Amino acid sequence: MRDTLYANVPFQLSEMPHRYGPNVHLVGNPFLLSQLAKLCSKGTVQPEINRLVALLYTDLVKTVINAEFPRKMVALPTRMIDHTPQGMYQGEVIDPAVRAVTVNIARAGTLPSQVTYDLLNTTVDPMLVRQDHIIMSRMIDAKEAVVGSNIGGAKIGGDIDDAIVLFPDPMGATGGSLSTAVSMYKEKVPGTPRRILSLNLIVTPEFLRRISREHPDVVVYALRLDRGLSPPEVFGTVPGELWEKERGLDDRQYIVPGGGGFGEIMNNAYV
Ligand SMILES: O=c1cc[nH]c(=O)[nH]1
Repeated sequence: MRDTLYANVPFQLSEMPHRYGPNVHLVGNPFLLSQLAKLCSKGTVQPEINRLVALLYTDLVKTVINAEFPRKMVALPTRMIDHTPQGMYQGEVIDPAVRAVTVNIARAGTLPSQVTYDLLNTTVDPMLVRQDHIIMSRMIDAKEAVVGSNIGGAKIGGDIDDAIVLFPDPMGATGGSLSTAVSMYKEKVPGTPRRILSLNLIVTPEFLRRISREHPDVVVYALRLDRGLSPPEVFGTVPGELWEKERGLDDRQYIVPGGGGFGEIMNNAYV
């Protein structure tokens, strides 16, 4: 007789309420918010910075796997099978037969994508997991304001047909890099992905506006929404209620309160 207890495992994502639409998930997790606050503090330096980035992404990727990845029923003998025919786990596991591609948007996305790649390899069939690389830079004007994103080079290891494609990039600021990267995949890389996911530590309302307009199919998971430069009437409102007024970017397109330039602090290279 089979126990159906684990035939349909509920997974409840802890989410902050918002009005940005169903493809945006602001994860509500006090432990991760504490670690993120530490990561963004002025006094935090290497090696603590990369340790915290790796810790945060390990948890965020687990959350996304739980929420997004397909499952399958298995009947697996445990060590007790030598003693009793009831020594079987029968229930759901993450389906190992899913294709997954993580995209390193260098520089800030490099460590997050490596963490994602390593974790995916322990969860699904490693033969179906791939990491791609894109060198992306912001184009700035004389006043250091960002005017666009430029792809300086890419290593794309194949098609993305039926793959879950993940973009783990810590700071979702303007949305320029992600939008450019997603457009490149849609236009130049063969195949139709199963899902396109953006995994961010912090996003701004400006990022969410751009991504939901230009790529409404992209699903965003973020640990924090920063809108620190909004007018006073915004504070205390549900995120997205006054979306047009919300502002999280300064004149140089850095996130406020934010945590500074992650490409810079993660590499100790201030260029
Ligand atoms: O504040 C910001 C904005 C973009 N990228 C970062 O790393 N930080």
